[in-house]
Amino acid sequence: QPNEQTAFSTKNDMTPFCKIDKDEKLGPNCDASITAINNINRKIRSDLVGLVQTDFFKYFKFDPLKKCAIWENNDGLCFSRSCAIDVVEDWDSLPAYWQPEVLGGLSNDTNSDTESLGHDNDVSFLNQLCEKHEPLLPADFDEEDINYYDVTDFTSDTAVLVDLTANPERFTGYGGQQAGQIWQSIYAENCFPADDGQEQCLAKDGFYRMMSGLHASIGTHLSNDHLNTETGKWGPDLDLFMARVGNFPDRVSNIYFNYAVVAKALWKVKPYLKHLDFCTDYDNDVKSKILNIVSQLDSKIFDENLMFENQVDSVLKDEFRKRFKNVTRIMDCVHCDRCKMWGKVQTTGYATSLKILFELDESDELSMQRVVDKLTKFELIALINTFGRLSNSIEAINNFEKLYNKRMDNNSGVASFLQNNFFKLLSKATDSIRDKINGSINGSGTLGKKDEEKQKAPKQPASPKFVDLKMPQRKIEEKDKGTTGVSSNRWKRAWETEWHNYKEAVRFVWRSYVDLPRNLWNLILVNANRLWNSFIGVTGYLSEEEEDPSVYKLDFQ
Ligand SMILES: Cc1cc2nc3c(=O)[nH]c(=O)nc-3n(C[C@H](O)[C@H](O)[C@H](O)COP(=O)(O)OP(=O)(O)OC[C@H]3O[C@@H](n4cnc5c(N)ncnc54)[C@H](O)[C@@H]3O)c2cc1C
Repeated sequence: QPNEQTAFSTKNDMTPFCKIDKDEKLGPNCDASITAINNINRKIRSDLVGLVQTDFFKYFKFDPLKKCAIWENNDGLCFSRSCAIDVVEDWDSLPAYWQPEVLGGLSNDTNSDTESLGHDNDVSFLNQLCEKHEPLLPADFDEEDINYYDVTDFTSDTAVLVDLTANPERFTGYGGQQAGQIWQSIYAENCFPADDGQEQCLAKDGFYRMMSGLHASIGTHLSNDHLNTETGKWGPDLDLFMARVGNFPDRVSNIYFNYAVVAKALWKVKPYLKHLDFCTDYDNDVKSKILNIVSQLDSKIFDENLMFENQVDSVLKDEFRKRFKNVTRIMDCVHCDRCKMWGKVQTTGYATSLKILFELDESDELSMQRVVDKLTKFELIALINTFGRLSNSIEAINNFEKLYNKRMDNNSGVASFLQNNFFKLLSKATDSIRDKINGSINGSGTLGKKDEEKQKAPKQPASPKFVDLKMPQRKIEEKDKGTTGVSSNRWKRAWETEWHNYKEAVRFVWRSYVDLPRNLWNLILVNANRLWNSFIGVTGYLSEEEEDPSVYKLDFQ
């Protein structure tokens, strides 16, 4: 994997966010900076949010039962409710173009006749989007496969229709070894044959950045919509975000890179989208939103031509396509249905972008027919939703940056030092003392109540989480918690400990004075006894301890 930090200047070491030069280009083939993309995102955000909530774009077809082609024995399940998806069951409430007979694949009607659609105008693919009784099956791929995803995803008998807005991408609790294995396999796809030039390098780097950007975008969403198990509320978790994404400038940058890739793909289909005809009640609304969005995009945002410059030698491009398709297949192995669904949406969205970027040559009519005319409804939905996800990530990153800076301001100076070091040391010391005490109690076979409870509780496996983390400073308990809640308990406990220590010390001094006459009397008696015994010639009468007054223990109790 490319060196994670090289692309970034370290303007200011104070915050990881500042380690990214926001005005620097995102890469050699990306003539856009973070600032520029933030500006674009601000302008298109409300239209994009509105668009992904329309009836046209909010439904997606997906097969949760598709077999994992990568591993045998991949029958794991995520039992958390958050991993589940709600599928569409009330078909009557859907618009006409979503009815089973129109969707074709859902009713297993696979006899497509894509030729019947005709290619007599530039936008024949749009007819597929909504027209009743027209086959809506994937592109005709029998001549040459130019797809970067597995087209059989949408033709399966077991595919279901899901409302993406009813199944938001957020924290599900899915993780551990299985999720780690999935990510590992995804990154392993980036092992192209030995490097042989700049072109290979850019392709490989681009592949890695797309995977890492996807990973970071998912990490941003799960941190932004995270369940606080103490309050039961969903909301942003800054610590988690910093741990997964914020502390790694390259990961943040890769999200922006992906934004540039998808934005360029949308820009490229702009001439065809102008003629959009959704033939439904939503037509004008959907159309104006899409047009507003694409009108804010610029061709310079990403230069796909630098990735595969030599069009004659398509070996590298084929390799890239094959590997990307494998990534979309790896999604079938994800155990959490909701994660799998959003993984499919996003990998299909990127795959669609790549097809538009690398297979569409605007000057070639044939390529236009092969790519644009054959785009399916699901590809377009995936493309727009993936762009929506990236837009969401960027908005979340900007919010997290504000939260982070606010915390840094609050945490400045001595207060921060004490908060982050002193209390940490104190709690470490307390923990080690408690462990020792527990250890000695356990050693004697007597368990305290808490230990018994611990023994009854199922053992949590040691979490591999956060091994590679540079954790930010710990949260200060908010001042406004006042005398209630966790912080007041902590003060109460500290006061009780101090008071106890003080009482013990006073007791010790007091007993020393009280016991002094008795101990002196004992000492005189013992020595007088010893002298008397030696005077009368009795030896060995006293114990060793008593014979040597220096080892005589004073009894203060
Ligand atoms: C396809 C898919 C979709 C998922 N969707 C969700 C979801 O919707 N909600 C949810 O709660 N969980 C989801 N997960 C799980 C989530 O991505 C994490 O795997 C999980 O939260 C455990 O995180 P972790 O900290 O153990 O490390 P992981 O995120 O599993 O990462 C493993 C290792 O990869 C490296 N790494 C991490 N991020 C990056 C990056 N951006 N670039 C390069 N390297 C990186 C690190 O070295 C890390 O230790 C999904 C997982 C997958 C595979």
